[in-house]
Amino acid sequence: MSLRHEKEMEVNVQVLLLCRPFSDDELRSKAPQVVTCNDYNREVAVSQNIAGKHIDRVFTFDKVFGPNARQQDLYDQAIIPIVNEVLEGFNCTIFAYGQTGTGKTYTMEGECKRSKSGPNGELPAEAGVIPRAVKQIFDTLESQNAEYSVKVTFLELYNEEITDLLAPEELSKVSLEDKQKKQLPLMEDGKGGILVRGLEEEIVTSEIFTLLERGSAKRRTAETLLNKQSSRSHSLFSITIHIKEATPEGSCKRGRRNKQELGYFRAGDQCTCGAPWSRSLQMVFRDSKLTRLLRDSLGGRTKTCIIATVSPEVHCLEETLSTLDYAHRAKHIKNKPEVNQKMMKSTLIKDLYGEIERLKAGEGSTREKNGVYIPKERFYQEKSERKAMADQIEQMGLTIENHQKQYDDLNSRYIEQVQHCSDLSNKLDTTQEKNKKLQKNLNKTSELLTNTEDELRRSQYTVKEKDFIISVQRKAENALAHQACVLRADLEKVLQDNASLFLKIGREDKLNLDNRAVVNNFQAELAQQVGYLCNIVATSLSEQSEHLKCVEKLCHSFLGVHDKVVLDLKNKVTGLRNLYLSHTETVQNDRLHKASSDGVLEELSSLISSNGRSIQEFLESEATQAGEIFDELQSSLSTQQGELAVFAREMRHEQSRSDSEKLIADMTSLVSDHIRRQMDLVDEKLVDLRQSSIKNKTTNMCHQ
Ligand SMILES: Nc1ncnc2c1ncn2[C@@H]1O[C@H](COP(=O)(O)OP(=O)(O)OP(=O)(O)O)[C@@H](O)[C@H]1O
Repeated sequence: MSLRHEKEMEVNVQVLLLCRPFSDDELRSKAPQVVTCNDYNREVAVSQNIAGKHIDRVFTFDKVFGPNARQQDLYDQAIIPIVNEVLEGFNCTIFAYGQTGTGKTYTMEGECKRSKSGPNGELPAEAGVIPRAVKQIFDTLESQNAEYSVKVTFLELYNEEITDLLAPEELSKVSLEDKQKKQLPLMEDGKGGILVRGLEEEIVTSEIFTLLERGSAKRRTAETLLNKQSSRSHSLFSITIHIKEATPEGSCKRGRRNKQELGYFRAGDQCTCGAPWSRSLQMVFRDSKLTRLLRDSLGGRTKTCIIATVSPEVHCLEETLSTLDYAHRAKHIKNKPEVNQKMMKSTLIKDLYGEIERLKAGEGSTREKNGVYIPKERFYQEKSERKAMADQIEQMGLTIENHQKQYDDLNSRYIEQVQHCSDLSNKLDTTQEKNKKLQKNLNKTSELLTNTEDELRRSQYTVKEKDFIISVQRKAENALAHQACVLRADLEKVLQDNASLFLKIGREDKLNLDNRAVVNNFQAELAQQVGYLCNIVATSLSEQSEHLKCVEKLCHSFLGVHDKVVLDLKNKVTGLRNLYLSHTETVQNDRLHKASSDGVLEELSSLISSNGRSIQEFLESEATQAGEIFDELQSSLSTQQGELAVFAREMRHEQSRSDSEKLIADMTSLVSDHIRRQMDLVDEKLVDLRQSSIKNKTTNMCHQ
């Protein structure tokens, strides 16, 4: 964009002057009036008495409203066009500025009780700028049949702390400590603007007065609770309007409804002690939050109107002059208002998603308390801003160096001129001295001539002598005349010299004065620039140190977290290592065990099978043996039976029957005992074998 075009877009901040009427108390005390307003000429005159002299200081503003002006007059003449501009898509800010008790709140809010309004919703005569603007906005939007939404915020800035005046909780129930915790921080919105984080945004319909009342009441309660001096408290009311407008899109006949942010209308009151602009019309950093809040309004993209309020009475003279001075300077602040871009639905959704992500990240970092979340773009923006600032500082350093050089140059030239001047003065003195001497000589010669003439007249000489005397006299006269001529010429020359010297001295004096003025101006400018630079450097340093602190804190917390994580990890790794080792050992043991148990199993199974076999063999052999023994016994028994029978038959005769039967019984029990013992032995062997087989099986299963 060309410089000319840029210049064309610049508009000055509009400054209105409002002088309130005398209050009843002031009227009773008959306080003299020192402020006179000429609404027509847009002038305000302040009468002062300095050293017995009556002096009027006159200031001109964009509009002047005297004590007789009504709220309606101010609104109709100055505010309606501004609200219209909001409805055209510009961001507009109106704020009142003035000493305490001069009518800032009255002008901005007025008496806006709903009960006082007329039957058809007209506002009361005392309603201030805000309710009137709200009414105008709603009336216009309604008349346009537009689909719109209006959001309102209302905040208070006191002692560098921001309080939400629309937050729902009852201030009276909140302790001071809790209240302080509720302070809201300022943040960059990522689009070059400033937003107050956590500020309640109320979507309103036309009924806004209850809201206003609520905010104002909360402010008043806080003032009483916290014993605030109202002059240090600033409030900022903001209305943001969105409309949906139908726009045809290509060949599609249906059109699309785009959401457009029309603009915001902000109205605030703030006091004399915190004027956020300096003499040099730069934003100052004295009241940083107020300055940041109004950054876009003073030197930014907003259309701004300042209403300077003063009291007419003499006791406020000093503050009135200071307000007028500041307000007059503010007239020179230039803004570059821009119409808000229409926002496509998709862009809006994208923006909102971005915002949600940003908030989530912010919330995440807050929850984890592991530092501050700064969006990437903001980080880079701040980085580039810091770089630009550093460049600016460097540039200014160079400029200062150049100025210092110029100053040294001028100073040496000034010293030269002073030297030259004193040389000329010396010359003049010498010439004047010479003049005096010549004058003396001339006087002497004239005296001599007169004496000679007298002598001539007195003495009687011969003609010859007379002629001689006359010729001598003539010669003397000629010589004298010649000398007189020479002297006159000398004198005239000296006079000319003197005149030119005086002229020169005059010129020199003027030059010296000019030089002095230039040097003084330069010194003042330099001091101002240096001051400004110091301010910038100080702010930049404090910002950078704050940033560095933040980064340091972040690093510390990160290191803390990192150390903890490393320790945790180490512990985990050690644990895992131990676990791994024990696992490996177990696995090896398992493997060994498995191998050994496999062997044992094999061994066992072979043992079992061999045992089985041997048992079978043993049983078979035992059975055979038992059979054999049995057979043997049987045969021996039968033999013995036979023998016994033979013997019995033989003895039947010889021995008694009882003896032979006893012998037979003894023999039978002997054989039965032997057989039972053999059977028990076999049973025992079988039980042992079974038990050892079960034991082997269990061990094998355990190993598996
Ligand atoms: N134009 C006016 N017409 C009638 N009364 C006015 C006008 N301006 C101010 N007043 C009255 O003057 C008094 C002080 O006004 P106000 O409270 O608005 O001052 P202020 O500048 O907001 O003060 P502070 O900075 O202390 O909040 C109020 O009683 C108000 O009604």
